[in-house]
Parts: sequence; C-alpha cells; structure tokens
Amino acid sequence: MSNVIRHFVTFLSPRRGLAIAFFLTSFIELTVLSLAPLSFKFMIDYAIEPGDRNAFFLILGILGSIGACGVAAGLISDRLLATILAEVQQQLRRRLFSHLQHLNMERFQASRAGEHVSRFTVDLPAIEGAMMSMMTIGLQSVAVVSISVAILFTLQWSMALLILAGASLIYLGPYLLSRRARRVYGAYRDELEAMTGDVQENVRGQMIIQGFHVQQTQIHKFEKRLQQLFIRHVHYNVTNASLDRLPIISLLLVNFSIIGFGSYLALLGQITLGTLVVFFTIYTSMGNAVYNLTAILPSFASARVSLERLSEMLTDEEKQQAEQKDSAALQPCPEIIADGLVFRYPGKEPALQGISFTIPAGTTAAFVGPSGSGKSTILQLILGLRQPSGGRLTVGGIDILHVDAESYRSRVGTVFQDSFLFRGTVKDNILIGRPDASMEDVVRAAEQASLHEFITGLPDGYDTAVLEDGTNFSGGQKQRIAIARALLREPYLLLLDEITSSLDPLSEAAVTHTIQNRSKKRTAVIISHRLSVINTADVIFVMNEGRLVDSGRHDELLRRCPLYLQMWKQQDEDHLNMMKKETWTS
Ligand SMILES: Nc1ncnc2c1ncn2[C@@H]1O[C@H](COP(=O)(O)OP(=O)(O)OP(=O)(O)O)[C@@H](O)[C@H]1O
Repeated sequence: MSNVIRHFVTFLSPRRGLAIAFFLTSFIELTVLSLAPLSFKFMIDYAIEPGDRNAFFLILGILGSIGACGVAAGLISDRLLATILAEVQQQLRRRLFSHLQHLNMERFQASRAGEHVSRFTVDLPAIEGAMMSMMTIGLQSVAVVSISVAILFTLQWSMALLILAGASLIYLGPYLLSRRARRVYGAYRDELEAMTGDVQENVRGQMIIQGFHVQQTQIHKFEKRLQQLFIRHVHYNVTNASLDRLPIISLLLVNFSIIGFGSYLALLGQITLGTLVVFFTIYTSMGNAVYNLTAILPSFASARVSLERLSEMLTDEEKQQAEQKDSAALQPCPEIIADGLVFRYPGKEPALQGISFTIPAGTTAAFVGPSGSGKSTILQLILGLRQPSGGRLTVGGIDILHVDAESYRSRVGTVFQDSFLFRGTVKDNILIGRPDASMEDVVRAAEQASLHEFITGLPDGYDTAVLEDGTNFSGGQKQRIAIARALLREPYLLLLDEITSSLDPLSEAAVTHTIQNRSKKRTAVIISHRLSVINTADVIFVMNEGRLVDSGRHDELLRRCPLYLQMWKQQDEDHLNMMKKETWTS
C-alpha cells in the first residue's frame, strides 16, 4: 500500500499547487465532519439537560455556520480533485503512448496482441480509481479516525482503547488478505489481456478465417480461453466478496462489545449520558470510516498490479537518461561496414553467424538468398531496430549499438515487406516520410514511385481517405505509397525489403529505375527475390543459412557462385513458365 501511495505522491508532485489547495479544502471539510458528533455532547450537556433555550439556539447557530463552511470547502475540493485526476490520467496516457513509440522490436514481439491496449483500457483506469479512492474515502477515513481517536481519549481512555482495538480488528482481516488479492487480481488481469488479444487477432484475421471457413475452430479455441478466464473470474469475485465480508463480521463483533462495555460504564455512573451518546456516535462514524478504508483496499490491490505492469514505463525515462547515445546525424553517402556480425533471436539458433562485409559509400548493394537466410535481419540491424548479439556494425562511421535513433533515422528511408498504411489520407501517409514537406515534394515522390497518375485518377486525389490497415488499396498500391513515403525523406540511406513483390512488371521496372538512378548522396541496400531487380547493383551479397557465401557483381556471381546461378536459372525458368501460361490462356 505504501508503495502505491508513493507512486501517487509522485504523480501529484508536478501539480503541487492544485494538490495543496485540495488538501486544505478537504481538511476543512473533514474537520467539520469529524467534530460533528461533539455537537450532541454540547446540546445534551449544555442545552437539553439544563433546559437552557438560549444555549440551544446559540449552539444551533454556531453548528449551522460551521456546517455551511464545511459544505463549501467540500464543493471546492471536489472540483480540484476532478481536475487533478484528469491531469494525472492525461499525463500517464501521454507517457505510456510515448513509451510505446520507443519500445524495441524484441519487446514488441515478446508481447501479446492485447497487452499494450489493455495498459490504456484497464491499468490506467484502475490507477485513477485507486487515486480517487485514496483522495476521497481514504483521506476522509484517516482524518475521521485520527480526530475521533483524539476526542475519545480526552473523554475516557478505557473506552477509547476498546474502540481503537475494535477498529484495528476491522482493518486486520482485509489487510491480511491483500497479498493473496494481488495475486488473484494479477492472474485475472493477465487472462483478460489474453482474451483481448485473441479478439483483436480474430478481427484482424477475419479474411483468412472466413476464407478457410474455420469459424468453428476459432469458436472452440475461444471457448477454451473463456474457460480459463471463468476460473480466474470466479477467484476474483470470491476475493472481492471476502474483502467486503470480513470487515462486516468484525464490525458486528466490535459493536456488540462496545454497546455492552459503554452501557456498563454509564450504569456504574463513570460516564455521563452525553458522553455515552458521543462515544456511540463517534464509534459509529469511526467504524464506518475504518470500514470504508477496508472497502478501498481492493482498488489499491488492483492499482498495485497495474503499477507493476506499468513499471517498465515508469522507469523508462531514468533509463533513457542513463544511456549515452551517439547523436551524430547521418552523413550523405554513408559507408556500411559489418565485422563478424552475429545476431540471435531470443531462444533461437543465430540468424546471422559472423558476417563481414563493406558497402562502399554511395553504392547500391543487394542481399539475395533463400528464404530464412537472414536478409531482412541484416536490414533491421542496419536500421538499428535490433542490436547485434556480437561483432560490429557501423553506418557512416556511427556504431549502430550506440546510435541515437532519432538523429540517425531522420535520413534513412525504409520500405518494409509489409507496407502498412495509417488511417488518414493518401497525402498523410506519404507525408510520414517528411511531415514538413511541401505538396510539390509529395507529388515528386509519388511520381518517382509511379504513383502520381493513379492518385490523380482517384475521386479525391491526394486527399482520398485511407481506411484502417489500408484495406481500400491493393497490395501493389500500398507498396508504392510506402515507396513514395521513403523517397520523400530524401534519404542518405535507402533500405528496401522486397519492395517489388506486389508490383506489376511495368511498375516494377519504373520503381527499379528510380531507385537505381540514385542521387550522388545516397547509399542503397536492397533485398529482393527477383534477381532482375538487383542485377545492376554495384555489389550483390549471397546469403545462405545465416552466412555470407559470396559477393560480387551479377556477371561474376553467375560465373562462380553455384547458389546464385541456381537462383537465376530458377527465376528464368519460372519466368518462361509464366510467359507460356499467359500465351496459353490468352
Ligand atoms: N521475429 C523473429 N523471431 C524469431 N525468429 C525470427 C524472427 N524473424 C526472423 N526469424 C528467423 O531468423 C531467420 C532469418 O530470418 P529473415 O527474416 O532475416 O530471413 P530472410 O532471408 O529475410 O527471409 P525471407 O526471404 O523469407 O524474408 C529465420 O530462420 C527466421 O525464422
């Protein structure tokens, strides 16, 4: 609990002024609330018992004025709290989203589909709920209990002691249960997250699910997930109910003892009737306060689980400050040097096994090889999305291990195998390459990617809406938008991963021409299964099973590299077969 409160205090510190105003107004309200039971004593002992009407009206007037102050302070504190909580949520959402933008690829791939979304939809609201409880019920209950204890001890110590012991008993049960509750909440949350991930994956894969007509298999798989979730859900509800029930039982027991002991003291004449009424009233409000405190324990346990899940984000900024990065910007025509490069995906055999190569400044290099030979991995290492497990990789003299992603990638244009489009317009999607580019630059990039004519043929041209995942565009169109995006950046280093796989032969020829007709400032690295795209590259690296087996120009490799020759012949054969098929069908 103290850990949770410590975090909450950290969240409050940037808005210290608001927080102080809130605590001040709350203090006024709570003091009024806590002292309210004393009014009975004054009424009974100074007005009702002596039968003094003047004293009655005086006490009533004073009580009314104090009460009005309390209500006004309460209203102000509500408004302050609403602002504080909204600001804290806003800040946490901002930090979480920004943290998400800087997660490395390994972390993304190790996470489940629903994990990151549930940080926003489950964990942040849980933290807000607990903060709200702490600053309303928690604060109120602690104040009521402290003030009540002080009053009770000034009135009669033995009664006060008994009430204090009783109040501790009410709190004890839930406190002991809280560790188990945290475990149960965490397990339930994990299962809920897995279910969200399943639903997300199912929605994204609907085309395949319906295409293969495997809905029943999906329902069956989801049923299994629901069964696991059901067990966790029952545990969750039982724990919640126990956290509620235990204090009620303790409250009844303590009620019984206090009524007996208090009445006995009054019977012996050791306390006045007014004092007895005050004791009962204070005990009732104090019992309620303690009960309320126990009622917010589940939200604290839940917030603790959420804070643990967000711990990566909360420590992120400190880590970033600790890391020393090379913020040197990429120079034109960078030379790329790999020396004994090793890379291993977690829990797998090395995908790259000690690769060394040099891509001279301003040249076009191509990586070819069978599927799974490690080509895309090299590209991701050059881009700095992954860090080498061994060896050294420098781009334009910058060691990729210490590169500052922002300054380095600002001059790198990349087209990935999967040409992802964001919701927005075609223009927005191209502008991702360089948000401050002019419309002329956008059109030029689109022309270079053989896209301009297609866009101007659309009803809304560059302002045509792109739906989620770019579902209203074909694979080839998406790929050309992604190419325009990369070219718009005017990159010093161009990285292209299978960019022509979805293009028709005409677009392929046009795009290939654009890329090979490079500016003097650019180095390009191309991965392609289509050797026709890369046969004019300055240097071609042939990969097989994570190793570099040969390198050279197209003609040289055809003469001396059996694997390259085999791939070339295979491609020729495929091409001929395709031509024959087309002639036959036409
Ligand atoms: N995210 C990943 N997690 C684990 N292993 C991976 C991951 N990505 C690739 N691999 C493995 O690393 C090896 C190299 O993969 P890579 O994608 O670099 O090959 P590639 O030559 O680009 O293949 P392709 O031509 O089919 O795209 C393969 O054995 C692959 O299974």
